[in-house]
Amino acid sequence: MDKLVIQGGIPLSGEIRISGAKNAALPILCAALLTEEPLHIGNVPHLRDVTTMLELLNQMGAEVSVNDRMGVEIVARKLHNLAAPYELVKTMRASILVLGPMLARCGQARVSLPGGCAIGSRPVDLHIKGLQAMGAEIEIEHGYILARAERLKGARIFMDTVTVTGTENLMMAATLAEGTTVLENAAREPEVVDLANCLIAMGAKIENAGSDVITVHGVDRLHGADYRVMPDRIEAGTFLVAVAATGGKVLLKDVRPDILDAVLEKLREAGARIECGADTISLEMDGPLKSVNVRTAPYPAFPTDMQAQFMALNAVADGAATVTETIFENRFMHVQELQRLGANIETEGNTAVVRGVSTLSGAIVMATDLRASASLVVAGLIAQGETSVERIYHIDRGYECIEEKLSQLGARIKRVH
Ligand SMILES: CC(=O)N[C@H]1[C@@H](OP(=O)(O)OP(=O)(O)OC[C@H]2O[C@@H](n3ccc(=O)[nH]c3=O)[C@H](O)[C@@H]2O)O[C@H](CO)[C@@H](O)[C@@H]1O
Ligand SMILES: C=C(OP(=O)(O)O)C(=O)O
Repeated sequence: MDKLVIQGGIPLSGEIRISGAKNAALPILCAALLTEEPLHIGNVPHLRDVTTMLELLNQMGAEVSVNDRMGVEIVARKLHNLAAPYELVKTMRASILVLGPMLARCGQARVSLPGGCAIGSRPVDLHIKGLQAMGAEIEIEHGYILARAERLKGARIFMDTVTVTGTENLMMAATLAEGTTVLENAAREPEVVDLANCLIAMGAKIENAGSDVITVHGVDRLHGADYRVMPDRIEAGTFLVAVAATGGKVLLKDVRPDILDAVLEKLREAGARIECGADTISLEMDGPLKSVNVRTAPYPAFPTDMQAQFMALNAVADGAATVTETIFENRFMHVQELQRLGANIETEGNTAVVRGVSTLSGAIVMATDLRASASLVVAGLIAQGETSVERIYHIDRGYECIEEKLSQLGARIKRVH
């Protein structure tokens, strides 16, 4: 099993390009199921989750081709297998995003329930209730969601929790429904907006994506389109944290500063000097690293997908800080591993108190989920001596060429097979 071996304690410095966003690319790939015409998607990141999604779409009957610059063409002319099996869904929860499009276009779908995962129980009840409100008949049988609807009907749907993939699934389903759908308490994440823009390019009629009330006027058919995936704000945030925590300097290119406000604000509070261009962010550490309190919440507040990385930063910052996780009930698995590197962290319920120490010391640690792995890599870059991050298949789900990009910034990091 691959691991990353890091010789830490070196300030990172240089320039890197940010990849396309995993969490925008995955729903956009599923949008291809809504039309029989080709969907061309650019800036698709080279990630394990993307490969898994392409495999799933291919199994369903879509023709998939990838060019050498990670442009993807999907033609879902005819779908012969309207099912997403457990074997694929268990490795990637975002597979649930085939449910809405398949049901809307083909009138039926069979998708494995994702089940719990390392960060929490992550139910999909709001996806199911929303589709039922649109007239779908849904049964759960042998761990699978069986959904049927001759044609979905527009409905007013209130989601009592803000759900990103739930909003995306229902928005995709509503594009081909009869009549108008209103999604209330919708997720405002930029990835929802990116998906909406792709759907609009395919002929969908969607209003106010990016607000908490999205209106979708159903159309009879969608057509093909050419669409470029937005930059990954979590990848960008992770590199910025790594550079700040090691006391370095970086220029990020192909990035969207306008959607990173909450993260940039916390980095400034931590002592970083940050300047933003139209598609660049530069960061330089200006004096000592200060600890920052963090509380996760839906966009535009501080993202849960950046919580673990800030925990690593706080581990070596001046002072004490609290990190509160309000989205997932079990997203502190990195704490124990950070403690192995010498971090002083106490948890109570959904809050961790991190007291900064002068330095961390390298050790063998184990990645338990995607962003926990990222926080261990950040901690390894800070720590004196050698850190070995094991089980990095988690990190390959969401970070394109992480060791190459970090090496470009002067990190001493290598993948060991
Ligand atoms: C592929 C993708 O885009 N993944 C992101 C997406 O995950 P994902 O879309 O799975 O996360 P949700 O936004 O759905 O989850 C938010 C909260 O709602 C709850 N919930 C969700 C659905 C539902 O039917 N019922 C329910 O109770 C969840 O348990 C969680 O407590 O948003 C998360 C929150 O920003 C991010 O951490 C993930 O990186
Ligand atoms: C939790 C994440 O992804 P997923 O929803 O695909 O598990 C993430 O990107 O941090």
